[in-house]
Amino acid sequence: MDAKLAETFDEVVGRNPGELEFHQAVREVFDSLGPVLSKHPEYADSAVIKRLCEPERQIIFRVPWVDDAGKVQINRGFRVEFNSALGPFKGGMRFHPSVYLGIIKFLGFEQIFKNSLTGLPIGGGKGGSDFDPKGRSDGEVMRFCQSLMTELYRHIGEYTDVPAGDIGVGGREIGYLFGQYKRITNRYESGVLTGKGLAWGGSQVRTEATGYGAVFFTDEMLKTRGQSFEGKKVSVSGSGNVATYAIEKIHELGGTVIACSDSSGYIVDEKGIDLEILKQVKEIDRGRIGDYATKRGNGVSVVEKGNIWDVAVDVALPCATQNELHGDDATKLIGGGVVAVAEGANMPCTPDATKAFAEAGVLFAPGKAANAGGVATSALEMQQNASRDSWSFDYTQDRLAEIMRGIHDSCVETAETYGMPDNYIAGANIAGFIKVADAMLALGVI
Ligand SMILES: NC(=O)C1=CN([C@@H]2O[C@H](COP(=O)(O)OP(=O)(O)OC[C@H]3O[C@@H](n4cnc5c(N)ncnc54)[C@H](O)[C@@H]3O)[C@@H](O)[C@H]2O)C=CC1
Ligand SMILES: O=C(O)CCC(=O)C(=O)O
Repeated sequence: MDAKLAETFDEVVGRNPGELEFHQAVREVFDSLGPVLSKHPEYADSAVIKRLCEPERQIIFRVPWVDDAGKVQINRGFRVEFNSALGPFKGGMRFHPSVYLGIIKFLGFEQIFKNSLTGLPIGGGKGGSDFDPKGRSDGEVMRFCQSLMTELYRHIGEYTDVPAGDIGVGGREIGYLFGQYKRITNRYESGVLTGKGLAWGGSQVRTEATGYGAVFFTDEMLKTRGQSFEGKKVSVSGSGNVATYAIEKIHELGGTVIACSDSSGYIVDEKGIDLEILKQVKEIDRGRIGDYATKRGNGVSVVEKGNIWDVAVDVALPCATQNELHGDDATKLIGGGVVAVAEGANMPCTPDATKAFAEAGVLFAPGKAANAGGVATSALEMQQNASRDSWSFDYTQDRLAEIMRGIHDSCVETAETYGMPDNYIAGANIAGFIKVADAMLALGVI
């Protein structure tokens, strides 16, 4: 890392002690910025980089609620409004027991560059809570969401900060959050949240967008080597929103997803994952991945507590959570002949893993580029809300595909301009950074 960046990195670590995931995300961006600073010293001189690492606003609040047994529960809510140089803060809410400030800051930091790459007018933010929705009734989830929004509503708005879903937050939770926002403010402000249901201001394709987008991006990478998904064996970790729709699109493009997972283990179905069964098990029954085998019948192996990266595939899409694919997993995948890896999740590959893929010449798409389709379609949802319009599925999907092609090409061109051809990490970090940094310079020291 360049000396000035290394000094700034040390300051970031000192100012944000114990926030390991945030440090990791900052380091990964800084590792790409050396050549940019050599060409454009103005970014360092005006402290743009230091300012980028300090959120504009961080909100931490108590979320009290009553469970079905009548017991008072207390969770902690977060919203980190990281950077609004390009537009209102935009990014999801995560409900998971592992959530603390360091996770929300890593996600918010990533979101700045991802949102910039989409070319749409959205800044970066993220939020969430250490609430664990697993095993909670609909009534409990509703009361929790209502309590969270009773504080959050004063910080968000169509022109201020627009939350959406992430791990543990899907259509059900966005519904409860939107309902409470509407009730408190007495305003039907559709543009305050995205990921809404189609009947009440949502956009076609938003549910599918992150998974579909990651597959469109991977397809573009494969094309650079004269390849496609046709006939390829694929593994997709997770079995939530991103994983489900990645699997759907891969099957449409002629690939076969033979393995997927959840935090209890993974399954292998050589015939290809049956999406109807997967959706029934995960979206409707909210069950465990092993239940898939019971419903599918013979020919499916279930590996409880196993590691999905033990399965040899041509293409791997980590779509579950951060730091789920380590250096030794990368080595196994490379040994098994993997040609492309795309991060559907945010920062799922550790630095050791990304290094191993780069050294082996594996096509590698970082999350801030590959999974940008979700937030891009959220921005399309905001466009539709602002114009009180609603677009067709095909039109919206075409817009998503065009945006993902644009992000792909911008990563490739930027990496080439800075002398690092084929390096999608550098391309994404530099292209995302330059747009935000230029806007920050134009807006003055704020
Ligand atoms: N939902 C969205 O639009 C976007 C999500 N992402 C990222 O994609 C990832 C997945 O998010 P969603 O699908 O929305 O969440 P989700 O809550 O719908 O699904 C998460 C899935 O990951 C599994 N999982 C969690 N920890 C795991 C572990 N240690 N090992 C294996 N599986 C594990 C869960 O069981 C679940 O199947 C996250 O990193 C999220 O930040 C990124 C961009 C947009
Ligand atoms: O759609 C959005 O605003 C947020 C999506 C998200 O949380 C992400 O890109 O990680």
